[in-house]
Amino acid sequence: MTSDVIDAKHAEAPLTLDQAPPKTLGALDQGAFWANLGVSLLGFSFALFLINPLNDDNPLTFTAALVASLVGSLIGTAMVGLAAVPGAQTGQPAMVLLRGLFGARLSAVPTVLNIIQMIGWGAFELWVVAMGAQAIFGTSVPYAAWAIAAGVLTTALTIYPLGAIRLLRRFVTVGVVISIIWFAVVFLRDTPAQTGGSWDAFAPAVDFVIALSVSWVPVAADYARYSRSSRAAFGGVVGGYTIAQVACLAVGVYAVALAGHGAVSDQPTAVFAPFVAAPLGALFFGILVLRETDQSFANVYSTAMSLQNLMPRVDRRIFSVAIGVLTTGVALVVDVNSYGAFLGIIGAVFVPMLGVLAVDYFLLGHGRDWDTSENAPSRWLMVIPWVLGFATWWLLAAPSAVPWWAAIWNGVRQAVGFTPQPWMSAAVGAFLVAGLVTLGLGALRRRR
Ligand SMILES: O=c1cc[nH]c(=O)[nH]1
Repeated sequence: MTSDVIDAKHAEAPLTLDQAPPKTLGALDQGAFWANLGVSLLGFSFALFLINPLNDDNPLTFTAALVASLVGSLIGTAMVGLAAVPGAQTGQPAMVLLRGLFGARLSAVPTVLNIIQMIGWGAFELWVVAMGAQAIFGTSVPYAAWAIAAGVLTTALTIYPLGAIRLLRRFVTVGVVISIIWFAVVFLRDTPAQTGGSWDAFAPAVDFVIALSVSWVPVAADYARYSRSSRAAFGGVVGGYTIAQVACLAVGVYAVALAGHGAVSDQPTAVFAPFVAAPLGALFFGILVLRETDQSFANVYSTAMSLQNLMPRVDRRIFSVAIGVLTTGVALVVDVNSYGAFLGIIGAVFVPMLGVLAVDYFLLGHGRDWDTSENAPSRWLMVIPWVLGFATWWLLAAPSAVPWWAAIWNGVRQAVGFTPQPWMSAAVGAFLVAGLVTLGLGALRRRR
């Protein structure tokens, strides 16, 4: 690898995996970047999942929802931070790191899953930008025009990823902070006192927030690899993302109450009405809508990086443009009602994978000699804890919205005589099972 980057202020990401990444991002850059990712228009819409994760007539109290958002964000971002550290230490993107964990060939499996989830997220993001713009400006400009405009901006940002991150820190973060504080003050004043609610669905609510956060696990190293230190990478994720996500979900909880649970349940974008109706609402909501393209930027850029794990010498800009076009195309036909099921699948795949990675890299010390080359040998043993963690997730999780999948796991629960208790968290359980089995396999290997 050669490093041909000299000027840290203007350094850009290398075009292929053959060049070393410039180590230019400090704690502030990372914190500002992750704080921007923590605030999302989708977070406002789907604060409904936080308030009522089981979709029954027993939602959480406001307090329970806020505590669940804090607990879930701290657990989730600690996981994302753990995934970021190997990126900062090795300079490798997220999916290339998985060559070290699973071997080069097997790493293609999580890579393909990640590409699918990133395109899905990117499409959801372009959808929500277009819907947000229509909430402000009305429907005289059609949805498709906004989605295409957002797709073009997204793609342009991915051509200059480090420039985009510097832009966020210098100019965008302040506007986002002011907007969120503004809406928090207005909504706290306007929201009627809550009647009813309980803490019964606290654990599933925490799971939802963890799943929201850990959706970034498979991309964290793509940005941490440009970090000046592991501490900056970990601190930026945990500090920036936690504060921002809790603030975003809290504002979302109040916005859902103002818009009406029923209305948001029928049409998720109904939650935008209180934002636009607030004093100066169009201005501050406009800032949030425009800034939402940082999320689609991260999705498209990380898809390009994932593709480079499979085709390391193709210029990342070619992938960016192709994925930008594809994501925009998907956004034109996206079905946002599939979001809940989508989040469940992401959590079930990537939380246990992180459990395996964290134990193998940090505790068993294999990270020191991980082979991340294109010829890294397969490590089939690592698939066992991953699959067991995946199964644990579905044994513990609230039933999936997809009926045939829910029926399979109900059947498994009955067959093994297991009934999940309300306090059990699928995310924590899956992470622990995957991590402990990896530890056990490591101990067995050492004895031999
Ligand atoms: O756009 C998003 C939002 C959450 N998580 C992602 O990976 N992408």
